[in-house]
Amino acid sequence: GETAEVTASPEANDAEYLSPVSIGGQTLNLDFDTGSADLWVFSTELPTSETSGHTTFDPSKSSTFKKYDGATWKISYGDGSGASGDVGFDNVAIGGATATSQAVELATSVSSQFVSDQANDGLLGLAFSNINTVSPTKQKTWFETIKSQLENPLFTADLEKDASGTYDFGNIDSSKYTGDIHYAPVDKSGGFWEFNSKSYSIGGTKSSCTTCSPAIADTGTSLLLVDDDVAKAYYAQVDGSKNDSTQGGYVYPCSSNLPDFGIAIGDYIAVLKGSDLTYANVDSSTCFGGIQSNANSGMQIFGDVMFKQYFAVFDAGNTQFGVASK
Ligand SMILES: N[C@H]1[C@H](O)[C@@H](Sc2ccccc2)[C@@H]2OC[C@H]1O2
Repeated sequence: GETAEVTASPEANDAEYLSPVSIGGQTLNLDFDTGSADLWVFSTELPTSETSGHTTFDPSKSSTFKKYDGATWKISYGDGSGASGDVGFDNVAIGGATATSQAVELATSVSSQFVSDQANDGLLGLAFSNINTVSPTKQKTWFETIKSQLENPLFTADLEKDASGTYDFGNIDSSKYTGDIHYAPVDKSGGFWEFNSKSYSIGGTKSSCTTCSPAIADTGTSLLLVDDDVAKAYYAQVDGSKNDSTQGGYVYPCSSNLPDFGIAIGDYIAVLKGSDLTYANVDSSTCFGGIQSNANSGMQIFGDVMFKQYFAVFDAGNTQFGVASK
């Protein structure tokens, strides 16, 4: 069975991580997203006014590309961005592992967030294919296409703060973590790597919250979006903090001390160090928190703020998600 490893490089503020992917011999930098299941790329079918700074996939230059006549796709993301287009098949290689005849979704339209994010040439979904948006027939993710060729049906994420990390497919590299991997069972019926998260801790004080929303592991989300009452309880412990709608969330004086925050991954509490819970500066003295409210959307979203502190295992063979210290 095969294994593959690819670099995950951060953009400014660790807002997203990009990895090189070869499609029909053309290399694009894609945002690996465990929160969605479409592999879509900037393409030569987009208006050139929208592709400045991006690498575009040109199907006419790939000898292995096959059009999927009549198929279309259209996706909307949690942050209000979106994209749409048509579909083909091509050979898609990541870290030396090639999925042949992989569905590749070509963008003919993208929202402004993508146009301006010039480092991002598209997304590679790693959630479950039941939420793929291709119509009339849903298509498999790259991982699901190649899974049977892998040594083990799993992949791992090791994202780093302001530094390159890695995604591994098919194996768990024991040099990338310490101690045990703590697993939670995953409910994949909604298409996400979703697990229960019914407690938390703030500054070492544990609280159970039987009514807390389930959580998803989402490498495509920068922050940690928790239920509104949990976010409120956290920032009640941060001097000078306030929920500032003009900034889009909780801000505080950068000099304030942030308590540690423990998140439940099933029955395991993963403690995130307070010193790593500031996301960015708003100005020279005001900071924007890595923990923000999910506005009671009914789902908690554990994004890169968690992945930077914990090694993560996405185990499709056992339908479980695990974290380990690193
Ligand atoms: N799963 C995530 C996805 O990867 C991104 S899509 C994206 C949008 C603009 C710029 C870069 C990526 C979006 O934010 C949260 C959720 O939706």
